[in-house]
Amino acid sequence: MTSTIIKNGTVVTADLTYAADVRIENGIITQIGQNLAGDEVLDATGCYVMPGGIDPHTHLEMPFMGTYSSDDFESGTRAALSGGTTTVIDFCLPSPNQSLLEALTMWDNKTGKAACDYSFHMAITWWGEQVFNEMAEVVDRGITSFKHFMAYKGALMVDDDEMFSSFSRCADLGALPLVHAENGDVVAAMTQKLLAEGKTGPEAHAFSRPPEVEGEATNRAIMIADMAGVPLYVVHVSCEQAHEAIRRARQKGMRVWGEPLIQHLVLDESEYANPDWDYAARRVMSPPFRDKAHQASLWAGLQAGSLSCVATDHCAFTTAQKRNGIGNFAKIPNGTGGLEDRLSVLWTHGVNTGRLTMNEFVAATSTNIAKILNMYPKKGAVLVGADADLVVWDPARSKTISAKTQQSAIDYNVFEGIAVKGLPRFVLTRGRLSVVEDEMRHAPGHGQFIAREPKNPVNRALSQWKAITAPRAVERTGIPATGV
Ligand SMILES: NC(=O)NCCC(=O)O
Ligand SMILES: [Zn+2]
Ligand SMILES: [Zn+2]
Repeated sequence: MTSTIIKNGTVVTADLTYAADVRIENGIITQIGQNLAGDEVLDATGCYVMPGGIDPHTHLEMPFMGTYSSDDFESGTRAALSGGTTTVIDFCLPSPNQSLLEALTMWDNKTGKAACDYSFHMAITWWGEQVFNEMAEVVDRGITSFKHFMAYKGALMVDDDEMFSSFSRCADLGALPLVHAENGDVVAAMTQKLLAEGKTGPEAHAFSRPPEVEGEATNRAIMIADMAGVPLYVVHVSCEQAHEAIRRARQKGMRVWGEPLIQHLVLDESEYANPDWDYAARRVMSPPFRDKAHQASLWAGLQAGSLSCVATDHCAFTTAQKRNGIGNFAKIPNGTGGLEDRLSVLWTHGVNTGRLTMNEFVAATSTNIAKILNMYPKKGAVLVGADADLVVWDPARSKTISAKTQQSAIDYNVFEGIAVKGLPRFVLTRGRLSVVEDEMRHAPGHGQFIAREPKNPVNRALSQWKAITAPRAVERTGIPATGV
């Protein structure tokens, strides 16, 4: 068996920083120590050896708003690897009344050219006995997280009744519900009002979904999850109102995790004021970019631990696709890219500024989500026995982000012109060297589906606590006879 040694680097994990060499055999880390020797040597002098990034929120080749997102599992996972992300978690979206299992087959069929490992969240887009039953089979197949859209009325949105039913089913199965938290009824009404007033440009997309619609929905989802007795993961937290709801819940001991996006951390609402329609439309996503005060709240949440994971919600549409919404902002496909730039932008704006430690960076980009989704320590760890999904991170390498040099299939980059310092020297996916600085050596088809077990420790603890504290009927004697 051939071995690869990553030599002379500093291992950085979510809780430790230390000098060590790392031996890889058969895709697995088999030894961590001093002065290791092997067949192939990767020199990590001056670099940090970290768990590869895990992006818990991507939409590759997703049918949405009358089109498909333009990065598929080939270009999307190539983009991921180029930036140091070695696992993506995508969303399987059944159509209304479609079987979850049938949708899963469709999504499985998209992944043949994945170059890094992947898993899925299953979306609950409608409710009925069939969905209730199939959720158990979905969990058996290793998909243990279920996404609920509280927005996109008339398309993906579910109501409170459906959400409570699904959350309760998640509790029974030991699965994790996720929410896109925006009040879809209010967004729909505000959208109609804005259009009627003639406000049709991309900036009106942001007016139609103010922070309050996100704060309200986040709070509602948290309360519904608590009543269902299940933990909750809130995707793309963009504002103080939503963060405040999560922070308050966590202070009360509720099991809630919040996920800010790298886009919301560094880009703000002024982007929508750009006089160039294309420029503004390319930045249309939900929730929209917010003002600087909201950004500060998100950074504080990462520092304080009230927000847990930085994702991208990578859902990339070309300029031509965005132009579907000329004259009506509600038809601009919602979504932005970010998969290949997440780590370098977070490192530059987080670690290089002192907002985050290197260990917090690893936690927010890899380890925390591996634990939440029950993939740890197979993923998210530099430990003997873990998958050799590793990024050898060179803090001295720099570049200016440009669509001209990106892997993503679209024709622009929302981070265009941003200078980053801190980039991969090497990226390995299950031991396979896939990136050497700017050179891609990835192998389409190398990626494997990661099946996850239900009932992670937090689910189990919460179920136990809810069982102990559940309301109980009062045992009574001497009950008067009825009708007397
Ligand atoms: N976020 C966004 O605008 N598009 C992708 C779908 C979603 O996550 O809401
Ligand atoms: Zn969403
Ligand atoms: Zn999304």
